[in-house]
Amino acid sequence: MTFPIIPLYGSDFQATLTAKPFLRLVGDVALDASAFKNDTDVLNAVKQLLKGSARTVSLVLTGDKEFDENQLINLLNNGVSSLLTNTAIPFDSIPKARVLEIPSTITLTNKITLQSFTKTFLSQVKTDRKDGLYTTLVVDDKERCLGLVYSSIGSITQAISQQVGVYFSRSRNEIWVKGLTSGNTQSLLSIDIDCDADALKFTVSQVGTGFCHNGTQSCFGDLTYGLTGLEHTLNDRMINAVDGSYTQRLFKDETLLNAKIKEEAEELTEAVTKDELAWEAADLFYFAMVRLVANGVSLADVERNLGMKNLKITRRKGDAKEKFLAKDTKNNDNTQEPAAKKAKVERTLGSNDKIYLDVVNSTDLEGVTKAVTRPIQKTSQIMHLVNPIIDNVRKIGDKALMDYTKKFDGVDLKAPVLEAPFPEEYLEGLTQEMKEALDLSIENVRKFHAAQLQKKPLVVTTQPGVVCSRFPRAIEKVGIYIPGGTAILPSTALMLGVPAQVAGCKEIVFASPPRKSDGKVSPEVVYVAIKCGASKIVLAGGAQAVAAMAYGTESVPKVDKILGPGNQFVTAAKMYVQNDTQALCSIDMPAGPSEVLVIADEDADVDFVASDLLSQAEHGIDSQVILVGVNLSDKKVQHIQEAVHEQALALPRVDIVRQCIAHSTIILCDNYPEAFDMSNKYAPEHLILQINDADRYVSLVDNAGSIFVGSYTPESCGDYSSGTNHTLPTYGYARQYSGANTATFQKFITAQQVTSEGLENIGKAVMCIAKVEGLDGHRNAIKIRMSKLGLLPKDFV
Ligand SMILES: NC(=O)c1ccc[n+]([C@@H]2O[C@H](COP(=O)([O-])OP(=O)(O)OC[C@H]3O[C@@H](n4cnc5c(N)ncnc54)[C@H](O)[C@@H]3O)[C@@H](O)[C@H]2O)c1
Ligand SMILES: N[C@H](CO)Cc1c[nH]c[nH+]1
Ligand SMILES: [Zn+2]
Repeated sequence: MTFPIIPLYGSDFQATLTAKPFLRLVGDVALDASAFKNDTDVLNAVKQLLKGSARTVSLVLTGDKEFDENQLINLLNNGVSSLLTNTAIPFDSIPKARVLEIPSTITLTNKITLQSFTKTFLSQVKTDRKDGLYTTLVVDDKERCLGLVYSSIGSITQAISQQVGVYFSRSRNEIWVKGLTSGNTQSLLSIDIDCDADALKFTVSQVGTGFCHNGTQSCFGDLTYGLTGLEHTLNDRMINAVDGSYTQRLFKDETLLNAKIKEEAEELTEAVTKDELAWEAADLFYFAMVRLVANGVSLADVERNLGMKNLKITRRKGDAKEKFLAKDTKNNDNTQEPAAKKAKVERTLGSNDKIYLDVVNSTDLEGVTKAVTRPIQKTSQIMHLVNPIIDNVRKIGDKALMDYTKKFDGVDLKAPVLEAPFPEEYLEGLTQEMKEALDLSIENVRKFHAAQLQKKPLVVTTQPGVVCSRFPRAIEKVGIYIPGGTAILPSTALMLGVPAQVAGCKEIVFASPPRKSDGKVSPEVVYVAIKCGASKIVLAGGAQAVAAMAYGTESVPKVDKILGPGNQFVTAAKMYVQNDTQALCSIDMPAGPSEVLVIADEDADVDFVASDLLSQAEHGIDSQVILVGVNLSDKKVQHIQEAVHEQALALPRVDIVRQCIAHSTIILCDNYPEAFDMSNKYAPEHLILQINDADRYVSLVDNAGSIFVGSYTPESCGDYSSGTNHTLPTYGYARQYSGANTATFQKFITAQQVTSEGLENIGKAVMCIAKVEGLDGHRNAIKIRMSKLGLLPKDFV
């Protein structure tokens, strides 16, 4: 309920408040317009009062001071909540709701003593409690509940007079000045009375550890964090920043901070699902809060501003500035994620900003956690885009496949599948040099994967007369997805096609998006298809290609397993079909953006290190590269950063690199075991060792997709030609998955043969366990045989 006295101030309001500080406890205040020279002075007073404890400021227009229409609108737009007057205001532009008559029940005054103020306050409250106390809710300045207490007339009187938290302790039966013994005192900011005047609300600023006698911030435990908590942490970091921490870097580097705000704002505009929106908004709030805290602006200042804007009468039209509109119209179809990526790329193109990695110390746990957090994967969140694609391909088959190819790849196909033998014209443009390069790579991959073939069945006699064996069989039909969106990757075709052939798969189907220019797939992919004995090339990409291979269409055979990396649409579709029992189709692994972790020491060649980081950074904006340095000097780190910058600028995909490096880090460790520990926790797709005696350290690796040992083993070798496979677990899945290998294209069948001797050896054990499981049929299958063989006593039951 409204307090019956509203303090009325003139231009000397500061002096009044100094003389009568208890007036601050009333949230609603009024300004006497006639006591001000002009509207500017009124506005200044409004601003100061709102910055203090006032929640609303009204302007009293009963005197002779007159303002014109524009001045009044300006005042109402900038903090004046209402005009109090007993005569009509002759301007239609001013909403009636903002012009109020002064109610007869309210006294507007500052000529009031502490005693009469307290008396008036107490005359408003009542209690139905037998002990005559008033239930009192205590909240902090963010309106968060600290606890429930009781007030007496005496405690209220003392609280008003001293503007501190004073209550009545029922256990001690005395007035209780909060914090007198604990030091956790409170300044009282305002007092409110509830709607039926039998409960109070004390809004306080809590000093010390908190309100509760148990040491928590509130009597309901510690307060949950959110923006307020973030503000608190950042304020603390401002004073006690951990050296080398990311937040400290942001405080110091305004250019970086501003760039991050813009980047996060753009990502928020690109977010689609609820989870994405929440994620991106949180990032934006974080960087915005750092900027606020760095400039001494509080959340309360922002909220006040929001309140003021909420009261605006005239508003800006709300149009966006031209420069932002231009980018948005390019990307007005929310299914066109690549367009959004393109917009980002355009933004950074030609930028001269230094390309450098964050540097954190291994002891900075917060910094390390941030460094090893992979960019968020949106796979599960784009199911709502992928589901209809899968449904349509299942229902309509080839026609849907061709429609989507037209829509997403801009190619109008006559037929969606190219059948072997593939026409010569499809090899047009393939150079001899390229053929030889592919041949060499194919042969090395073939050698390494053929060596993995289990030639003879595994046979083990577990008991006399009990022989167990295991042997592989190729998965009959496999579908291999070869990405073709931002880059065409014939190397992926050979990394999967060759082991499929080695394993003996009967049908190998390739799928890859056709080129916009001529509707064909690249001659290199066709060449690999021929070398691997692929029967078909599906001219489609994305979720539609995966669906076609999983369920089959008129011209695409249904396969048993789908393999190969791809973008989020491909990955989401693969995850979907592997969970659909009607598809009866497995997948290799959830492949994500490429990543590398390089461990380097002081003797490492800075150019080699930089080149290895960049070779993965150029894969995609969500790729991640990490350098773990062992005892690196500052100078070395600086040289590596310089090499990264220089080499990156010379790369055609520098714009992608720039964005990848923005979430990539150098982690500084003191010794090798610590570096390997860090790497095992990250479980990188690729691990490069540029350290002395690198091969001695391989035994320390527990989790990694593939290891590149020594300074002359760049990851590119494994990507193309050494013989190992480049389809590897990303995103930390190296903890439980292996990279693609020959066994990926096989399943293993076990067999056993038991003789009468064998039955004698294991039969009783089988019967015993079957009995405890209550499965008498199982038991019987043994009993019948053993009885016929005379291996059981006649009375055996
Ligand atoms: N981990 C590995 O081993 C490895 C290896 C190579 C590549 N990759 C990754 O594979 C990915 C390749 O992605 P890419 O985009 O270049 O090629 P891609 O072939 O995976 O995807 C292109 C297809 O996506 C579909 N698509 C595009 N926009 C769409 C939309 N808005 N809605 C529905 N479908 C849409 C289209 O059908 C298009 O044909 C990259 O992320 C790369 O890092 C990983
Ligand atoms: N490094 C990628 C896997 O993360 C594979 C690749 C293909 N072409 C070049 N590299
Ligand atoms: Zn690569």
